Amino acid sequence: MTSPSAPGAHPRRRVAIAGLGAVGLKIASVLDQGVPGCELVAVSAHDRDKARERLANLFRAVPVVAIEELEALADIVVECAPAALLPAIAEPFLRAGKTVIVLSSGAILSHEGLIEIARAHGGQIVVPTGALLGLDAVTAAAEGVIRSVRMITRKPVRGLVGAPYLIENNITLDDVTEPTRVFSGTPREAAIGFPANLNVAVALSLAGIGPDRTTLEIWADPALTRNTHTIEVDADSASFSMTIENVPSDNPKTGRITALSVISYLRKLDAPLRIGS
Ligand SMILES: NC(=O)C1=CN([C@@H]2O[C@H](COP(=O)(O)OP(=O)(O)OC[C@H]3O[C@@H](n4cnc5c(N)ncnc54)[C@H](OP(=O)(O)O)[C@@H]3O)[C@@H](O)[C@H]2O)C=CC1
Ligand SMILES: O=C([O-])CC(=O)C(=O)O
Repeated sequence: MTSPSAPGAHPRRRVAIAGLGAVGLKIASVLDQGVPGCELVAVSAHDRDKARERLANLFRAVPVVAIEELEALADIVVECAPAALLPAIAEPFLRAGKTVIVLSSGAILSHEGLIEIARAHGGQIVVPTGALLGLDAVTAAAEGVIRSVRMITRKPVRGLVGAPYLIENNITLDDVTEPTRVFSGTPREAAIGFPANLNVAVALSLAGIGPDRTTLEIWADPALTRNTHTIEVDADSASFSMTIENVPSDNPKTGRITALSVISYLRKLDAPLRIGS
């Protein structure tokens, strides 16, 4: 069910946000200001009182509810919560044939059954470009033959602290004074070792040649203030390399552009002129 709309217009999509941190709060604020065709209807957060305070300045009051209450209220959910919550957030929407926009894209690899649920029930998992760039070019190249995809991520030390891979391998970054490679492997391995830091690598791998053939390096660079991702693609249609330097949001692990990527996706849903695939 969607809300009524003007004659000739698309039905309004009821949007829920699961997780009200750096990404969720920005999306809530922009939806509240108005995105044509979309209506913010519910939000979920760990600390609901804190969430109500954070939403106090919205023009339209929005209920703060438990994750399991979201599906009954919305047509689309934006998952922007800790990765472990992905199945609890996504599954009810997918079983109802609805859309889930996934920011914790690394968690898809350990919950691939969600794709089957989406297929069986007519739902859709959307992985936005998020903090990366160029996924339109990578998916286009994947229609032909991609020979290789390589990603090099450089992060300020504070963008990496707490990653399980660093803890398990006793890698301390406190004394790092020059760029240091801390990981070389695949997005599948990084999704486990860096669950809050490398969603972009998994998104890239899903767009291109998969989480086992894509290669990834992670560098800690004490001189950097921005999370910086470079992708290099060699395909039979084109070769390209691109770099993005992300201005951090309130969460130093998360670039500001992440939330904007979701907003641009929502804006495109009903746009009479749609740019980019
Ligand atoms: N795909 C991409 O390009 C990118 C993906 N990400 C990923 O997006 C996700 C969100 O990032 P970000 O906004 O920076 O994260 P934050 O840590 O800033 O926010 C996470 C939010 O999830 C909430 N949360 C925690 N537990 C629950 C629960 N049980 N029910 C409902 N909400 C809960 C927290 O609530 P509370 O505030 O009450 O504790 C918090 O508001 C992360 O997984 C991150 O790794 C980030 C950047 C780029
Ligand atoms: O990949 C992520 O999850 C976050 C990230 O690197 C960024 O915001 O630049």
